[in-house]
Amino acid sequence: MYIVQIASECAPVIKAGGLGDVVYGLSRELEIRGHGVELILPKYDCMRYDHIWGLHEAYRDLMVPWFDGAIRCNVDCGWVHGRLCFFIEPLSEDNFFNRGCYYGCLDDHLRFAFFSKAALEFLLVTNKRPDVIHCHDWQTGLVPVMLFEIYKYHGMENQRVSYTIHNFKHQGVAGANVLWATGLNNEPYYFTEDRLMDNTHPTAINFMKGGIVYSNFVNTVSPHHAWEARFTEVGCGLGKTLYDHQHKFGGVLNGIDYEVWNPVVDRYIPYHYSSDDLKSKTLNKKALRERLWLNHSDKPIICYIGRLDDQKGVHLVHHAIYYALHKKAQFVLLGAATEPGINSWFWHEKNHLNTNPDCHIELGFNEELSHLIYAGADMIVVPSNYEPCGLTQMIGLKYGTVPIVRGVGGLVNTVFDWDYDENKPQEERNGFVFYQTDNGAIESAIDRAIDLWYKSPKLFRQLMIQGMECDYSWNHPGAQYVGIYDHIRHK
Ligand SMILES: Nc1ncnc2c1ncn2[C@@H]1O[C@H](COP(=O)(O)OP(=O)(O)O[C@H]2O[C@H](CO)[C@@H](O)[C@H](O)[C@H]2O)[C@@H](O)[C@H]1O
Repeated sequence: MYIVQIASECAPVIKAGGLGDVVYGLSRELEIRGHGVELILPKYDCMRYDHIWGLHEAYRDLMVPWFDGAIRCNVDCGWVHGRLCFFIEPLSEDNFFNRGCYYGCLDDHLRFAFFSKAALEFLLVTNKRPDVIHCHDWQTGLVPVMLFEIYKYHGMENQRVSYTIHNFKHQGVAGANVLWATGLNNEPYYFTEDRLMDNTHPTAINFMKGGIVYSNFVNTVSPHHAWEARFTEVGCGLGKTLYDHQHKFGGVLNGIDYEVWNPVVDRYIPYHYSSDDLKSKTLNKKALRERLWLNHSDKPIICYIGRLDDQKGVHLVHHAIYYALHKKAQFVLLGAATEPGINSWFWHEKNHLNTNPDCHIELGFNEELSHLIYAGADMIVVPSNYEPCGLTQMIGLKYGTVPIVRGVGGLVNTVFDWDYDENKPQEERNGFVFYQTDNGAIESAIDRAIDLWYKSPKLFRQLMIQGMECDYSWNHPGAQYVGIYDHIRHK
């Protein structure tokens, strides 16, 4: 099959979070399975150009219709760790992708509506006719809308779209001007409940809803979150739309790329190790302490790696820091906040704890450091309010870093409580799970983890090894996506 992924991120060249990992890892897995894969991405000024090999001009003067005129674009092409990527560069005063950031601009809806339109225009004029176009999240929700309302009539009638939702919180809710910009000019036609009209704000359109309504198949990134999205408030107003389209909606658990996230081959950690040889994990722990100026002691290290926002349960992350220190553990946090209030809160904590030899708070995005933390820590906390899949607990497992998680979304499908899981035998359990959102809940899970670490090191080691032996590679999800592509192609 010939598959084109259209996305706003692809790790490691463009990565704000888990979306980037998934776009890269899935593409690689599809290629291993013998399929042809190409990616279309925005050409951001701030992306990691050092991860692109052979960047060159692929197409000049792509004229992309936009409002009453057109925006001229160049398309560059290069390989990101073996994946063939096309980067769209609009040449207009809007400066859509020269903002020094990936997201967070007031006109994000226009930036990504334009990108979606440009990606389709590029496929059209270059005569690329993929069997399946795979889009991700709200940024590319308009791709299937434009494909089936416009491009289908220009020679793209055989393309099918698979749409993956990584986060229901951000849906791309915008005004009617986006319709005029993208050539979807018929306002009354699109402003209906069964098309693009936002379920909560009837005067706005919703990109993600468009993705759900128009795609041939829609999924979120774990089976449990697929259920939550339909039946609880985490669907953020799209539950009804998902219900109406339930025949083409499901959950596919993400994988992680074991070429990138694997202590046996990881190129960012000083000492490689596997479940047969955990001694070198201790050397990484030492290296982590040296790097972050932490005390060398016999304490366990608990870490948190991830975006600092409401989704991730920042109050519990914050509480976990102080509770861990109180329980004779060390704590390492690596995270970035986009919300100013959360950002200044954690800067305050960083300053406050700056001289504490058992704690390090690193605020910012640092891919290389994240690898060393996964390898050097003993436990990782993931106390999310909601979590569509969650990659950090799966990476933690692979590195023998025992996850302590809240039982929501994909965390339910991947972490099984050492003491209490009723559905898994002891030898298949791999972490600690709590359910409530109060401090007491995370405290009791941390207590159990730290107790096991101090009092029963052999059992803790067994728990680590059981986690390392879980298979959360792309192998299984890769097969599921190929099944989905096959299904929509032959419909
Ligand atoms: N400051 C930092 N420095 C370096 N690396 C950092 C970092 N902050 C985060 N990362 C890395 O970014 C990734 C985050 O993965 P998550 O599963 O937490 O994704 P996120 O919530 O962004 O995305 C959404 O999409 C993913 C993919 O589908 C879902 O798993 C998830 O539930 C959903 O919320 C990990 O690789 C992590 O190591």
